[in-house]
Amino acid sequence: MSIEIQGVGKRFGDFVALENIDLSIPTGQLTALLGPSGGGKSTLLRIIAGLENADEGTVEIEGVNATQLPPQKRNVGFVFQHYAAFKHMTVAKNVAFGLEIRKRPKHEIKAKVAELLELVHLSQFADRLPSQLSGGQRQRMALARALAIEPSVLLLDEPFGALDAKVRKELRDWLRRLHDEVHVTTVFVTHDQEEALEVSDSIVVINEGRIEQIGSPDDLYDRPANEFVLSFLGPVTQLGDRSIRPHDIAVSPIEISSAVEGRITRWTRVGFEVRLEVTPTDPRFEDRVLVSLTRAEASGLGVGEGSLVWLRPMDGALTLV
Ligand SMILES: Nc1ncnc2c1ncn2[C@@H]1O[C@H](COP(=O)(O)OP(=O)(O)OP(=O)(O)O)[C@@H](O)[C@H]1O
Repeated sequence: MSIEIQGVGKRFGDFVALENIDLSIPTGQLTALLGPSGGGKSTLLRIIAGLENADEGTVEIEGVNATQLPPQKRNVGFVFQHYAAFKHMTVAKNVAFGLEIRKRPKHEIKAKVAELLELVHLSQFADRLPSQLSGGQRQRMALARALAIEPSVLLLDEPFGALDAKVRKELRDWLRRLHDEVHVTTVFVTHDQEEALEVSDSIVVINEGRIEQIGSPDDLYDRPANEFVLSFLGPVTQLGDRSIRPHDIAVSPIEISSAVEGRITRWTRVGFEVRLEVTPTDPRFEDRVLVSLTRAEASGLGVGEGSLVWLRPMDGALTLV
């Protein structure tokens, strides 16, 4: 294991930000800390980095007890949402910075910077100033700078959070490819479940200072430990007395037994998807049921707004009571 966290707790005044956190982060993997705002993800990352001290518990990095070590002795690289670059230094100088303060030989620094700029696809921007880069390019420079010192662990706190959706998506794919190339143990904070599901090997769901579940993206999506994880990882609706994902509901235009009967009260087309809102006939079921279908499925039903339909979980669908 690359990072071993045991019994970590952190308070800010009376507020409990983290409570009794035990977590093992495997070497060479890309691990996401996922959860809602204020849940404690950044605090945990900062404790791993040494930027914040835990009130109790221990942090071990690559077999070394790092609990009392200052950040610069932990051999970690980090990147934040708003990266503080040295504005007066070129991109190449920014990337070289960590190596220069470690007094590495000039030729070694030059070669390493060239290699890193190549890796993050910024070679042609080596002589620009950070202000002459786009937001996405600046975050790539930040990653190159963090990787320069050859950290044993790379910590990223919402590294793409401030960028627009399209650039975020590109950088997300790029981060995955980069990780496949360099295999440095990486922990990144995100509140975006799609980002976590798409990029990571393993996801740690954190809420209100506690770990709700740890697992692979498939584990969490298909076998959520509880209602919180189920709803945080994707849309959820109530079908009768069960929670279910909207795309796991089968719709029938003819009556079937043991199905929930309802009327389509809303029909919305969103790109390739059709979203139905079905109001159950039985007044005991107060919530409208959300159903997600493909366009072909929806048009094949031969129904529309106002039609009566019958809903049931698809075979093998995940439901929680
Ligand atoms: N220095 C501090 N002083 C007081 N409270 C703090 C401090 N740092 C964090 N907190 C509180 O601790 C809780 C956890 O914060 P943290 O930043 O770890 O959450 P998060 O899950 O990363 O959320 P976000 O995604 O919004 O950054 C929050 O309620 C926050 O207000």
